[in-house]
Amino acid sequence: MAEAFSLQKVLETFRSSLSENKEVYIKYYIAGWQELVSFMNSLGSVFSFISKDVVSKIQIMENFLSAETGSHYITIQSMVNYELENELVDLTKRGSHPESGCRTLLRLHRALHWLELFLERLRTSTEDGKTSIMCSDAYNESLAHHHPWLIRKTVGVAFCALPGRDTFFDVMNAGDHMQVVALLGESLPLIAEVYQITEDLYAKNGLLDLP
Ligand SMILES: CCCCCCCCCCCCC/C=C/[C@@H](O)[C@H](COP(=O)(O)O)NC(=O)CCCCCCCCCCCCCCC
Repeated sequence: MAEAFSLQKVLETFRSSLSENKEVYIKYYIAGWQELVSFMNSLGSVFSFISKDVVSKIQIMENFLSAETGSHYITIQSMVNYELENELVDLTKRGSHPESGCRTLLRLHRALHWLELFLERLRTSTEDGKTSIMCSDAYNESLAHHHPWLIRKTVGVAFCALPGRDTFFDVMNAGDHMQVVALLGESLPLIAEVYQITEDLYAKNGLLDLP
Protein backbone atom coordinates (compact mmCIF):
# COMPACT_ATOMS: atom_id res chain seq x y z
CA MET A 1 0.00 0.00 0.00
CA ALA A 2 1.23 3.49 -0.79
CA GLU A 3 2.41 5.44 2.23
CA ALA A 4 -0.05 8.05 3.44
CA PHE A 5 0.48 11.66 2.49
CA SER A 6 2.33 13.77 5.00
CA LEU A 7 3.23 17.44 4.97
CA GLN A 8 6.63 16.44 6.34
CA LYS A 9 7.37 14.52 3.13
CA VAL A 10 6.48 17.54 1.01
CA LEU A 11 8.84 19.62 3.10
CA GLU A 12 11.62 17.05 2.74
CA THR A 13 11.31 16.70 -1.02
CA PHE A 14 11.36 20.45 -1.58
CA ARG A 15 14.33 20.69 0.78
CA SER A 16 16.17 18.03 -1.25
CA SER A 17 15.40 19.93 -4.43
CA LEU A 18 17.82 22.74 -3.51
CA SER A 19 21.45 22.11 -4.33
CA GLU A 20 24.33 23.69 -2.40
CA ASN A 21 24.75 26.38 -5.00
CA LYS A 22 21.00 26.99 -5.08
CA GLU A 23 20.10 25.15 -8.23
CA VAL A 24 16.81 23.23 -8.24
CA TYR A 25 16.86 19.47 -8.87
CA ILE A 26 13.99 18.58 -11.18
CA LYS A 27 13.78 15.04 -9.79
CA TYR A 28 12.89 16.27 -6.31
CA TYR A 29 10.80 19.18 -7.55
CA ILE A 30 8.47 16.79 -9.34
CA ALA A 31 8.59 14.35 -6.41
CA GLY A 32 7.23 17.22 -4.27
CA TRP A 33 4.42 17.64 -6.79
CA GLN A 34 3.74 13.93 -6.74
CA GLU A 35 3.19 14.16 -2.98
CA LEU A 36 0.79 17.05 -3.45
CA VAL A 37 -1.13 15.01 -6.01
CA SER A 38 -1.62 12.24 -3.47
CA PHE A 39 -2.92 14.86 -1.04
CA MET A 40 -5.37 16.13 -3.65
CA ASN A 41 -6.53 12.63 -4.49
CA SER A 42 -7.36 12.02 -0.86
CA LEU A 43 -9.77 14.98 -1.01
CA GLY A 44 -12.05 13.26 -3.51
CA SER A 45 -12.81 13.01 -7.18
CA VAL A 46 -13.97 16.62 -7.62
CA PHE A 47 -10.30 17.46 -7.82
CA SER A 48 -9.31 14.77 -10.25
CA PHE A 49 -9.34 17.09 -13.28
CA ILE A 50 -6.75 19.19 -11.48
CA SER A 51 -4.60 16.29 -10.39
CA LYS A 52 -4.76 14.75 -13.89
CA ASP A 53 -3.23 17.91 -15.32
CA VAL A 54 -0.46 17.91 -12.71
CA VAL A 55 0.20 14.19 -13.28
CA SER A 56 0.52 14.70 -17.03
CA LYS A 57 3.01 17.51 -16.47
CA ILE A 58 5.01 15.41 -14.01
CA GLN A 59 5.04 12.66 -16.66
CA ILE A 60 6.38 15.01 -19.34
CA MET A 61 9.22 16.03 -17.00
CA GLU A 62 9.94 12.39 -16.09
CA ASN A 63 10.17 11.52 -19.77
CA PHE A 64 12.81 14.21 -20.27
CA LEU A 65 14.74 12.94 -17.25
CA SER A 66 14.81 9.36 -18.47
CA ALA A 67 15.58 10.18 -22.12
CA GLU A 68 19.09 10.00 -23.62
CA THR A 69 19.47 13.72 -23.08
CA GLY A 70 18.37 13.32 -19.43
CA SER A 71 21.65 14.65 -18.05
CA HIS A 72 20.62 18.11 -19.28
CA TYR A 73 17.52 17.90 -17.14
CA ILE A 74 19.18 17.44 -13.76
CA THR A 75 18.40 20.97 -12.59
CA ILE A 76 16.00 23.65 -13.77
CA GLN A 77 19.07 25.79 -14.55
CA SER A 78 20.67 23.13 -16.78
CA MET A 79 17.34 22.50 -18.53
CA VAL A 80 16.86 26.19 -19.33
CA ASN A 81 20.40 26.46 -20.75
CA TYR A 82 20.09 23.29 -22.77
CA GLU A 83 16.65 23.95 -24.24
CA LEU A 84 17.42 27.58 -25.10
CA GLU A 85 20.81 26.83 -26.65
CA ASN A 86 19.30 24.12 -28.79
CA GLU A 87 16.16 26.06 -29.70
CA LEU A 88 13.87 23.52 -28.10
CA VAL A 89 11.41 26.06 -26.69
CA ASP A 90 8.45 27.71 -28.45
CA LEU A 91 8.94 31.27 -27.26
CA THR A 92 5.98 33.19 -28.65
CA LYS A 93 3.46 30.71 -29.94
CA ARG A 94 3.09 26.96 -29.77
CA GLY A 95 4.79 25.35 -32.74
CA SER A 96 7.29 22.56 -33.08
CA HIS A 97 8.02 22.29 -29.34
CA PRO A 98 4.59 22.52 -27.69
CA GLU A 99 5.64 20.55 -24.62
CA SER A 100 9.12 21.78 -23.82
CA GLY A 101 10.52 21.24 -20.35
CA CYS A 102 10.63 25.01 -19.85
CA ARG A 103 6.94 25.62 -20.59
CA THR A 104 5.79 22.52 -18.71
CA LEU A 105 7.73 23.43 -15.61
CA LEU A 106 6.47 27.01 -15.84
CA ARG A 107 2.91 25.70 -15.28
CA LEU A 108 4.01 23.91 -12.11
CA HIS A 109 6.00 26.93 -11.07
CA ARG A 110 2.95 29.19 -11.28
CA ALA A 111 0.99 26.64 -9.29
CA LEU A 112 3.72 26.64 -6.64
CA HIS A 113 3.00 30.32 -6.13
CA TRP A 114 -0.64 29.47 -5.52
CA LEU A 115 0.46 26.83 -3.01
CA GLU A 116 2.66 29.28 -1.17
CA LEU A 117 -0.14 31.86 -0.89
CA PHE A 118 -2.69 29.27 0.15
CA LEU A 119 -0.52 27.61 2.80
CA GLU A 120 0.36 31.00 4.26
CA ARG A 121 -3.34 31.76 4.60
CA LEU A 122 -3.95 28.38 6.17
CA ARG A 123 -1.05 28.86 8.59
CA THR A 124 -2.31 32.22 9.81
CA SER A 125 -6.03 31.33 9.75
CA THR A 126 -8.25 31.21 12.81
CA GLU A 127 -10.51 28.30 13.75
CA ASP A 128 -13.46 29.71 11.85
CA GLY A 129 -11.39 30.25 8.67
CA LYS A 130 -12.92 28.90 5.45
CA THR A 131 -10.56 26.85 3.29
CA SER A 132 -12.65 27.56 0.17
CA ILE A 133 -12.10 31.30 0.64
CA MET A 134 -8.39 30.91 1.40
CA CYS A 135 -8.04 28.76 -1.69
CA SER A 136 -9.91 31.05 -4.04
CA ASP A 137 -8.22 34.22 -2.72
CA ALA A 138 -4.83 32.60 -3.30
CA TYR A 139 -5.98 31.43 -6.74
CA ASN A 140 -7.25 34.85 -7.79
CA GLU A 141 -3.93 36.38 -6.81
CA SER A 142 -1.85 33.90 -8.78
CA LEU A 143 -2.91 31.16 -11.19
CA ALA A 144 -6.19 32.78 -12.21
CA HIS A 145 -4.23 35.38 -14.22
CA HIS A 146 -3.06 32.56 -16.48
CA HIS A 147 -6.33 30.65 -16.86
CA PRO A 148 -9.19 31.28 -19.29
CA TRP A 149 -12.72 31.97 -18.07
CA LEU A 150 -14.00 28.39 -18.32
CA ILE A 151 -11.22 26.98 -16.17
CA ARG A 152 -11.62 29.78 -13.62
CA LYS A 153 -15.33 28.95 -13.34
CA THR A 154 -14.74 25.19 -13.02
CA VAL A 155 -12.04 25.71 -10.43
CA GLY A 156 -14.39 28.00 -8.49
CA VAL A 157 -16.95 25.20 -8.29
CA ALA A 158 -14.32 22.71 -7.12
CA PHE A 159 -13.25 25.06 -4.32
CA CYS A 160 -16.75 24.87 -2.85
CA ALA A 161 -16.23 21.13 -2.37
CA LEU A 162 -13.12 21.61 -0.25
CA PRO A 163 -13.28 20.12 3.23
CA GLY A 164 -13.08 22.40 6.23
CA ARG A 165 -9.98 23.59 7.99
CA ASP A 166 -10.01 20.78 10.60
CA THR A 167 -10.09 18.04 7.97
CA PHE A 168 -7.34 19.79 6.05
CA PHE A 169 -5.12 19.86 9.11
CA ASP A 170 -5.82 16.18 9.80
CA VAL A 171 -5.09 15.07 6.24
CA MET A 172 -1.74 16.83 6.41
CA ASN A 173 -0.85 14.10 8.84
CA ALA A 174 1.62 16.13 10.87
CA GLY A 175 0.30 15.95 14.41
CA ASP A 176 -2.08 18.28 16.22
CA HIS A 177 -3.05 21.66 14.80
CA MET A 178 -0.24 23.50 16.55
CA GLN A 179 2.30 21.10 15.12
CA VAL A 180 0.86 21.52 11.64
CA VAL A 181 1.07 25.30 11.97
CA ALA A 182 4.70 24.99 13.11
CA LEU A 183 5.56 22.69 10.21
CA LEU A 184 3.88 25.07 7.78
CA GLY A 185 6.03 27.83 9.23
CA GLU A 186 9.09 25.72 8.51
CA SER A 187 7.97 24.68 5.01
CA LEU A 188 6.87 28.03 3.65
CA PRO A 189 10.27 29.81 3.50
CA LEU A 190 11.63 26.78 1.67
CA ILE A 191 8.81 26.69 -0.88
CA ALA A 192 9.19 30.46 -1.26
CA GLU A 193 12.92 30.08 -1.90
CA VAL A 194 12.46 27.39 -4.57
CA TYR A 195 9.78 29.58 -6.14
CA GLN A 196 11.94 32.70 -6.12
CA ILE A 197 15.02 31.00 -7.59
CA THR A 198 12.92 29.67 -10.46
CA GLU A 199 11.12 32.98 -10.92
CA ASP A 200 14.42 34.89 -11.16
CA LEU A 201 15.87 32.37 -13.60
CA TYR A 202 12.80 32.50 -15.85
CA ALA A 203 12.66 36.31 -15.66
CA LYS A 204 16.34 36.63 -16.55
CA ASN A 205 15.80 34.47 -19.62
CA GLY A 206 12.51 36.05 -20.68
CA LEU A 207 10.57 32.83 -20.13
CA LEU A 208 7.73 33.94 -17.88
CA ASP A 209 5.10 34.05 -20.62
CA LEU A 210 5.86 30.87 -22.53
CA PRO A 211 2.80 29.75 -24.53
C1 LIG B 1 -6.23 21.46 -2.24
C2 LIG B 1 -7.21 21.68 -3.29
C3 LIG B 1 -6.71 21.87 -4.62
C4 LIG B 1 -6.90 23.21 -5.15
C5 LIG B 1 -6.17 23.47 -6.37
C6 LIG B 1 -6.06 24.91 -6.68
C7 LIG B 1 -5.36 25.25 -7.90
C8 LIG B 1 -6.25 25.31 -9.08
C9 LIG B 1 -5.60 24.87 -10.32
C10 LIG B 1 -6.55 24.65 -11.42
C11 LIG B 1 -6.02 23.87 -12.56
C12 LIG B 1 -7.09 23.50 -13.50
C13 LIG B 1 -6.73 22.45 -14.49
C14 LIG B 1 -6.21 22.93 -15.79
C15 LIG B 1 -5.06 23.30 -16.01
C16 LIG B 1 -4.40 23.71 -17.26
O1 LIG B 1 -5.22 24.30 -18.21
C17 LIG B 1 -3.30 24.65 -16.85
C18 LIG B 1 -2.49 25.14 -18.01
O2 LIG B 1 -1.81 24.07 -18.61
P1 LIG B 1 -1.62 24.07 -20.21
O3 LIG B 1 -0.97 25.37 -20.58
O4 LIG B 1 -0.75 22.86 -20.47
O5 LIG B 1 -2.99 23.94 -20.80
N1 LIG B 1 -2.48 23.98 -15.88
C19 LIG B 1 -1.98 24.61 -14.81
O6 LIG B 1 -2.10 25.81 -14.62
C20 LIG B 1 -1.26 23.78 -13.77
C21 LIG B 1 -2.18 23.64 -12.61
C22 LIG B 1 -1.63 22.96 -11.48
C23 LIG B 1 -2.55 22.97 -10.31
C24 LIG B 1 -1.91 22.48 -9.11
C25 LIG B 1 -2.76 22.39 -7.92
C26 LIG B 1 -2.01 21.79 -6.81
C27 LIG B 1 -2.79 21.49 -5.64
C28 LIG B 1 -1.99 20.91 -4.54
C29 LIG B 1 -2.81 20.79 -3.33
C30 LIG B 1 -2.05 20.73 -2.12
C31 LIG B 1 -2.75 21.31 -0.96
C32 LIG B 1 -1.88 21.59 0.21
C33 LIG B 1 -1.39 20.41 0.92
C34 LIG B 1 -0.30 20.61 1.84
